[in-house]
Amino acid sequence: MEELREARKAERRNVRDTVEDKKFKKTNRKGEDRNYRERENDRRARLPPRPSAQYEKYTSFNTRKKTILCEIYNLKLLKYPANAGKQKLPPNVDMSKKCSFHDTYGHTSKDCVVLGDQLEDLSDKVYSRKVDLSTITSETRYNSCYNPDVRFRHFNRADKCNLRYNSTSILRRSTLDKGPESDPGGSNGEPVFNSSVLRNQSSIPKAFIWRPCHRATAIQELDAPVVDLDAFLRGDEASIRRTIERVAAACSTHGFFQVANHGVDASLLKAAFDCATEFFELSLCQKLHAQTKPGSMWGYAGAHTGRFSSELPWKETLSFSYHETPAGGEDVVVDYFMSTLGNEFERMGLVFQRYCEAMKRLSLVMMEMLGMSLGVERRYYREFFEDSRSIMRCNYYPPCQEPELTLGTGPHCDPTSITILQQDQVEGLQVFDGGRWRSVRPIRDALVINIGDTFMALSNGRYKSCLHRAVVNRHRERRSLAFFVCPRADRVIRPPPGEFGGTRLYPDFTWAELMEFTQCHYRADMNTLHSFTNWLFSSSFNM
Ligand SMILES: C=C1C[C@]23C[C@@]1(O)CC[C@H]2[C@]1(C)CCC[C@@](C)(C(=O)O)[C@H]1[C@@H]3C(=O)O
Ligand SMILES: O=C(O)CCC(=O)C(=O)O
Ligand SMILES: [Fe+2]
Repeated sequence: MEELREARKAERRNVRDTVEDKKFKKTNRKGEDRNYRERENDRRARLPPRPSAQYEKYTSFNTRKKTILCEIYNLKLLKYPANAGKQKLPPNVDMSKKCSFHDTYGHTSKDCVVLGDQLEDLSDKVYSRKVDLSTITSETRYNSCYNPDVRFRHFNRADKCNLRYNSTSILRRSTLDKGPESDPGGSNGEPVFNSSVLRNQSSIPKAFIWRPCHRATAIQELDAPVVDLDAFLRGDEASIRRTIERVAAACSTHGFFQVANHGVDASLLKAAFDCATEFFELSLCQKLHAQTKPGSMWGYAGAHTGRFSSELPWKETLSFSYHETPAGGEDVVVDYFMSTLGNEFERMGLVFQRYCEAMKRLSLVMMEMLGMSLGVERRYYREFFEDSRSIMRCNYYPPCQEPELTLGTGPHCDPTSITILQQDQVEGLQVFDGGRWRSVRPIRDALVINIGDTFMALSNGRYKSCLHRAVVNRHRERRSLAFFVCPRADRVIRPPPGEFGGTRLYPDFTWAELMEFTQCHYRADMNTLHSFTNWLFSSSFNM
């Protein structure tokens, strides 16, 4: 027993010594640390003040800054420091860190704040085409799942496109193959869609001819519900349920229905159509003032000649963004028209501003209806889209001398959430249902509602993104106004919580990512969401 007591005492002594020892080391190390910190602060104080970064968020290029520097060195696009390579190195500078921009040691090119700011500025200038880079010859072939038609090049932004490029190149707006047939009514080399020239030619340019598989004719009308919204909103329980069931059946099959008595003022609908007509009747030169810039989707486009080189759509479009601003804030649509086209377009801007506000209100009612039909809280989708930022697009389809060879808008599913479409009384919209194309007979003052890819993902595939297209005709022009409802760009697209439609069909994504995909990498068609999902997975593997 005595030995046991002694052994325990010795053990307690050991533990105490160890603790004392640790305490001593700590105090001492603290002292050492204090000296080190003082020495380090002195060293830093002697260094020149670090420049402060200009931006909160920086584009993360998927190529090293040092590589970009080499690529653009002789283009005089950056303002190099006058004393590059001549600075006197401070004592004990970290020679393992080399900056190619300052040609000095102590920090890396990657960490260089001055270089980072200049590349950020340059990247924005290239995107907004303020910097013409036609001198750049270096070729880039995207090695991603690119749609062969999309061959435009731009400053690669990993966080934007997250693509694996085989080289860095600052590139400029795509150009169509310069063949005569791909210069549809063009002028000074920049191909433009000059329909007043084109439609007087005996045949349409090859670039507008679509593959025969896309040109099938529609022989029957689509059978889709027309919901009397006023009755729905005032209806009794039974009639509401009947309407909900009709909407659910339509959205679960072809993703398309129409609404009548929707509450949008008929005079506003007409005013918007008249403004669209007024815009498209402007001279080509005036319309080109609003021409869509590379990397943007806002503005005027003729047959998308700046984006695609084959199967061009026989249409002109005007697209702009709409979102609410706080009371008393700017009217974004009015601002867009006045800044893009001039003060004399203020009235046109006001009409479209009011139109978009009305469409926004209607879209939220639609979201309530869709929520109810899917068996979720009436406000669930409404709240998701309360702060939506939507896309307004005016479509103008000129008459065409060979309408059976081309399309006004090719077969596609809208990548957006839902679309509220106002069409005129000229037939052209067709929906793919039951294995064939079916025409949609226009209903005066009714509005088309179709499900888009984003809402299909939000419903985990229970509601189908509507596959549709627009055909043209020989004699009559056709117009449509499409209001594409999009969630706030950074909201995560995923189905409601819980077992919603079984196993997940699509990964989480944001509208910003899908929109970037349709504007940077892929021509939206009937497989956009599937291709986007593959792209997301392949990009994550490449990270
Ligand atoms: C996100 C979008 C891309 C398109 C406009 C839209 O807002 C929704 C529909 C898309 C589109 C109409 C589908 C067919 C091909 C397309 C290129 C077109 O013909 O305009 C698509 C639009 C686009 O500008 O990419
Ligand atoms: O013009 C139409 O009827 C359809 C247009 C369309 O589908 C679109 O712009 O996405
Ligand atoms: Fe569409």
